[in-house]
Amino acid sequence: MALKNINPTQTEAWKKLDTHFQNIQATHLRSLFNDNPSRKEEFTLKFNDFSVDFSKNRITKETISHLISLAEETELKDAISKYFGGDEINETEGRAVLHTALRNKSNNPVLVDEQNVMPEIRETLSKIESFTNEVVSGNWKGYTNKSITDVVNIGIGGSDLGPDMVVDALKYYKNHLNVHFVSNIDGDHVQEVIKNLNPETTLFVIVSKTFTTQETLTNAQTIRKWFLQTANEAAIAKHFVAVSTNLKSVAEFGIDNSNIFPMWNWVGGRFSLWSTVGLSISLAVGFENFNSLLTGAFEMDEHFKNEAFENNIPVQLALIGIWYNNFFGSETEVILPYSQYLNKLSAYLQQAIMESNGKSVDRNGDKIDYQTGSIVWGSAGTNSQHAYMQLVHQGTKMIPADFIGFEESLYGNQEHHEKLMANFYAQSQALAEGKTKDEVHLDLKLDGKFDSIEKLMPFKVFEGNKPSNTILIKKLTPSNLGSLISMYEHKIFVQGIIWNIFSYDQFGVELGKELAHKIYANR
Ligand SMILES: O=P(O)(O)OC[C@H]1O[C@H](O)[C@H](O)[C@@H](O)[C@@H]1O
Repeated sequence: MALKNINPTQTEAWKKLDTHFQNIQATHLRSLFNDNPSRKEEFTLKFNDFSVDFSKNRITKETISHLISLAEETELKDAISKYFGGDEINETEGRAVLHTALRNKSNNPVLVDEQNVMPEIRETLSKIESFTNEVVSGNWKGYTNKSITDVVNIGIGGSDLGPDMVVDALKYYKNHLNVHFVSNIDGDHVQEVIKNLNPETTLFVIVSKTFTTQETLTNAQTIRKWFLQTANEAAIAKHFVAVSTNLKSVAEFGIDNSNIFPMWNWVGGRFSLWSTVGLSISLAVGFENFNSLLTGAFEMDEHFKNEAFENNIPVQLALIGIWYNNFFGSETEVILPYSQYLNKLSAYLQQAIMESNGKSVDRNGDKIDYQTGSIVWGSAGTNSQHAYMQLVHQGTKMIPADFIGFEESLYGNQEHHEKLMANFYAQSQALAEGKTKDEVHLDLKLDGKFDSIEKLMPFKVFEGNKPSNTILIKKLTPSNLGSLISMYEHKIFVQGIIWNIFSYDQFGVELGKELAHKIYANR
């Protein structure tokens, strides 16, 4: 069944939100906190190791209630059941959207065209498991009978960003294999990666859902030629594996049939790290950790599917995002993980969010006259504080922020961790509270700068009232990382439903590709 076509701006809830916005926009977060000492507790949601604090947002209980009505009027509940149920919600491509099936740890079947896809998924998972075990244990031998030391993932977009981000995020859990990523068609990228590699001990994983992507095929061919400078054709079977839905083209490339890891059309590239696209993750951290990543995602799926909207973390994140995007006019969102391991998270989320919700036509094919997907950016704190946070604190734009932090560090260096977390809390507090004239006055007086108080005052005042979510997680484990990624995936889904757009196609990237082919052919 198709998704409903409902213009969100024509709902009763939207009108109420408009009026409510007029009433609340001047209210300062300081006064919301002063008026309600238990605001933090009242606006915090818990899930497993997660505690998500929404209190530093420009919202009241009334805001949430109107936003939930918006979700109800746009029939979010019905859309969620279509999403998990395998309906063709990617209507423009005639496909289901079932990355959730890839991590389904329940015994429930998942039907695509009336066929249960779970047996196929489980079979593929065991193929990933046995291949991983062979390579990690050293049983898998290269053409000169040596074990594998290095793995190169050749892919781009969804076939690169997810695995690259997760391998980096789970570095602490890594085994001895060195995992590298080649994505850019820039020949210097591939050269830099292969220059120190030994073909005898390197495994190449070519990842392309379509197996038509120019960058990936060009890089794969270049690497194949480099490999064949020292090895013969028969050696390819020991060093090249492929992940794709396009089995014919993979075979034409010369990949051994048993080295093909299938994927499915109902998995979008930007949501595919849970599939065979995650093979390099499994190789890097072992299958058990890869499986925990899936389990964590599944647990968040269950939370999202079953919790009432008021207690539902992805739903709340999505609704609050809409509040800023469509009522406050925010253009961007910043993602700030206070963990060096998550430095690539925002690059990954940029694709997931911007490729999904960067649309300007509604589900009826009509031009939209309201805002849709926002611009996503960010990098690891505290580095961000010494770079761009000035603009978030005192610039003219309102930029809602997601602070992501962990209660425990992995190596247990307490002094560092306490300093890191002090910064984590300080940033969101500074954004929310700002610094008043009186406080600046007092500071300058204490510094003995009596003469320059008047002159410096306007520059030192922080307006504050800048919103943020605080996502506090016990520890960076594979399972918690799975939940975190899944949380954002569902936020994307909810926003797409409410904005009445199709989130799972990406025709916008095609024109540039076509032109590049033409320009190259006519050079
Ligand atoms: O996995 P592939 O078929 O090679 O696609 C790689 C990437 O290419 C495209 O440009 C799409 O916009 C991305 O969504 C996709 O992830």
